[in-house]
Amino acid sequence: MKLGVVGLGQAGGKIVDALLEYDQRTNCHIVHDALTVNTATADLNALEHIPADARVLIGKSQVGGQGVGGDNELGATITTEDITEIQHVIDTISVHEIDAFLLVAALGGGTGSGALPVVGRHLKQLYTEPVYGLGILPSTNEGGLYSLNAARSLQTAVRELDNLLIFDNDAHRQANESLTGGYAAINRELATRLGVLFGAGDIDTGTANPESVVDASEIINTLKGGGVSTLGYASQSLEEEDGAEAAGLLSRFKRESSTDSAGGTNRITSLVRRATLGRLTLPVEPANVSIDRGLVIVAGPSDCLNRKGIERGRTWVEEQTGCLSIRGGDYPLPESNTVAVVVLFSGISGADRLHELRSIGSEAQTTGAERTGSSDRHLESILGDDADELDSLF
Ligand SMILES: Nc1nc2c(ncn2[C@@H]2O[C@H](COP(=O)(O)OP(=O)(O)OP(=O)(O)O)[C@@H](O)[C@H]2O)c(=O)[nH]1
Repeated sequence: MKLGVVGLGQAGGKIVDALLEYDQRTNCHIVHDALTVNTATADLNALEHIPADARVLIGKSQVGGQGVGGDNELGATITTEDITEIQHVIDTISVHEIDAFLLVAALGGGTGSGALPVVGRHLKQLYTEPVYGLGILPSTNEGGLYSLNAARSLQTAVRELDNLLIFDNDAHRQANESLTGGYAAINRELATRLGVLFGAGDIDTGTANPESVVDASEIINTLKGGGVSTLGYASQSLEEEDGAEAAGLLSRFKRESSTDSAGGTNRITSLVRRATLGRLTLPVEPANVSIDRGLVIVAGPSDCLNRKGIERGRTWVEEQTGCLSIRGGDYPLPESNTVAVVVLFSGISGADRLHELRSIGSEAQTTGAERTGSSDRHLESILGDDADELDSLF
């Protein structure tokens, strides 16, 4: 499916940059248009793939291109005041050609965290296309201010957006990994997951079996109903699978899948298990949380997309989650040398990480120790202070 992607703040811009890089490298064309918004000139200049005229500097008169230093109330105020400048660039998008907007922001900083609900609300007022968010949770060791920002932005973004996909930096950083190096790897991994999810809804159905292929409406229906969602991913390289590929032989994966053999079925179901029980972008135990809707996508060359395996995998996910609204389908990629599975769980409640975030946020709010921003009453209606609003997520 085609997306209008908006990066907000430093992390948002970098992740959109990584998504564009993925889009260009794999020719999947899910990013129809991309722009980014920031209060810091240096962050905008550091981007590589987002066109220069799609980088919007806001808050020039207030912070002079220096960023808002973690103050998300200021981030929200500036975004509200400069929304016309952002809209000028959005006006260059052919919105009728996109299926949805995707806003990307770190919830812990100042600019992205403050801007996400403001831009979300603005787009929803103007357009009928769904407006999804991708919110990055801060690491627990980044301090109370980031957690407080994230807790407040999260609850407001969930209220304003059609769905908020969560990515937890903590769960995806390898031990001892430097943050800078880690971010590049993390952003690439995230771009791959998003690429398979949204790319699945954008294939040329003329070359595929329309009954089994996932289309944009299935992705939209899975995300419909709001709340937060998480993405799982697992893949297997066909070349690694056996060295015989180089000699021009069909890999075992292909051979077994094409005959609908038990081996082919098992390989797909085991990838579905790994995607579900491995690292979800918001880590949850699928059996211990409530999930409203789900989608299982198996991507790869058509002769590897074992129908029985996909159906078994989908049924297994239903059993595992207790959710009876799990859709399943395939995403044929004739040129790919990988079989990949993406699982999307939407409308999640009861996630420990969100509970923990609310506790840290509430504690920081009570002590007020690290709060730097002013307490503007007007902004409380944008960045809700009512922690009870998060209750529906627990
Ligand atoms: N996944 C990911 N997280 C990042 C990246 N860069 C920063 N972060 C996280 O983002 C949060 C900080 O948000 P930023 O996007 O840097 O801040 P900002 O929105 O630009 O706001 P200010 O800097 O306060 O103006 C922290 O939790 C970081 O761990 C990135 O490239 N990828």
